[in-house]
Amino acid sequence: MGRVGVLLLNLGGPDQLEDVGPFLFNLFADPEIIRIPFKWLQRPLAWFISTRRTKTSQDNYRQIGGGSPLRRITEEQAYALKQRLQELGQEVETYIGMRYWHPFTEEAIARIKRDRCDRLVILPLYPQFSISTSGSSFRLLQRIWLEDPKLSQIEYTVIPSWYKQPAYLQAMADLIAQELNKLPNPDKAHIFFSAHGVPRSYVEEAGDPYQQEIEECTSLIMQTLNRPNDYTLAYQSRVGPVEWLQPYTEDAIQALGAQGVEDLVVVPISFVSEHIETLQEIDIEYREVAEHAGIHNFHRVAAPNTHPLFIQALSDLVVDALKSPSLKLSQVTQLKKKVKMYPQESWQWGMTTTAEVWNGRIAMLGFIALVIELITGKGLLHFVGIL
Ligand SMILES: C=CC1=C(C)c2cc3[nH]c(cc4nc(cc5[nH]c(cc1n2)c(C)c5CCC(=O)O)C(CCC(=O)O)=C4C)c(C)c3C=C
Ligand SMILES: [Fe+2]
Repeated sequence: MGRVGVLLLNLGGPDQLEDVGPFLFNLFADPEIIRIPFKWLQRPLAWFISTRRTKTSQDNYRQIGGGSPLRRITEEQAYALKQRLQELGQEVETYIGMRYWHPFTEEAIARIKRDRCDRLVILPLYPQFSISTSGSSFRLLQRIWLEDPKLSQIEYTVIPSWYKQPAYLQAMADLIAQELNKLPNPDKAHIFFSAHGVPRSYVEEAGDPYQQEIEECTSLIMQTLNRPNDYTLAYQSRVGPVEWLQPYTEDAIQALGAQGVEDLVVVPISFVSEHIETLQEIDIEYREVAEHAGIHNFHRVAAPNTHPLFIQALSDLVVDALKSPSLKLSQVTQLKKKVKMYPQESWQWGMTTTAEVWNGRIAMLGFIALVIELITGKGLLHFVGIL
């Protein structure tokens, strides 16, 4: 079989507070994260948003020890996966390719080339597919492959999403059961799945299958858990002014409080490692929301991290991928049906919803310019030195 590599893809996170600004810039400079139709505007906008967000984001990272644990946990997962595959008689080297921070995907590919891998399994550490996560990493890899003819010598296969993988579902069910079993009355607890949100337009305009995969995954986990508890699915981590998938986690917690729910068991559903959105957003911010809503028993299920069943899930995925016909990066978008991955290449002229949103934004900028001129007596052209 030759040398086999497994490339684990993830988002990446700042290792220390000084990394937060550049990390955010990389994130917002990605057209799969901020889908704007004009390529030239992407980097100035990324600079503007990241500069404005850095302080708030740094404050949040400070609350979890000054940086993201994502790199450390992903390295532990990569090591555990290598060991597990070795036990099964399958020698592999594992590589970590982060999208927005070290070790970058480009660094992983350089190592894969240096090690002369003959076969490669590309495995995103996101159970469900979204244009903004796995989609973005696949798009980057497609570009890297196009630019480097030597890479065509590597026989690779992609795993687009894997939220139905049985050992993953068992790992999630086991983690939830562990938390429920700590409660005096486990059946009374309300199980609250909190998924990372995406803007609604991703699903409704760009055809992102993310919401459907999250919903199906949630119900498969509940079937695997096989307990009588009530459950809710909501979406967290909204950024910016546009509408994201609903219900929002904050609103859903308040609604449950108003209904008299006393025990809440929160399950992070789109992440496989602890990171800022579990450790800060759920454990600190949503706990406070719950407390105000009268829910005093707030529990959070751990992310899979290196749970043995989860590592088994990853190794089963790799073993199956090596046995199956290979799936190429270019085939993923076809497989995920009508997904429009490239906003700047798929802009449609006419009165589409996207055009309406952009008309609104441009009108708002014009209005702000008018107010500035009324207050200062000088127009925008004065400020940029043209007049
Ligand atoms: C499935 C998981 C994720 C989806 C979907 C996703 C979409 C998405 N995220 C943002 C904006 C931000 N994400 C940030 C950090 C972050 N997001 C994910 C996962 C998903 N994002 C991870 C694993 C991380 C890293 C966390 C860490 O520990 O460092 C951040 C930075 C943190 C902050 O300032 O809040 C932002 C911003 C958008 C806009 C988006 C969909 C379009
Ligand atoms: Fe995110």
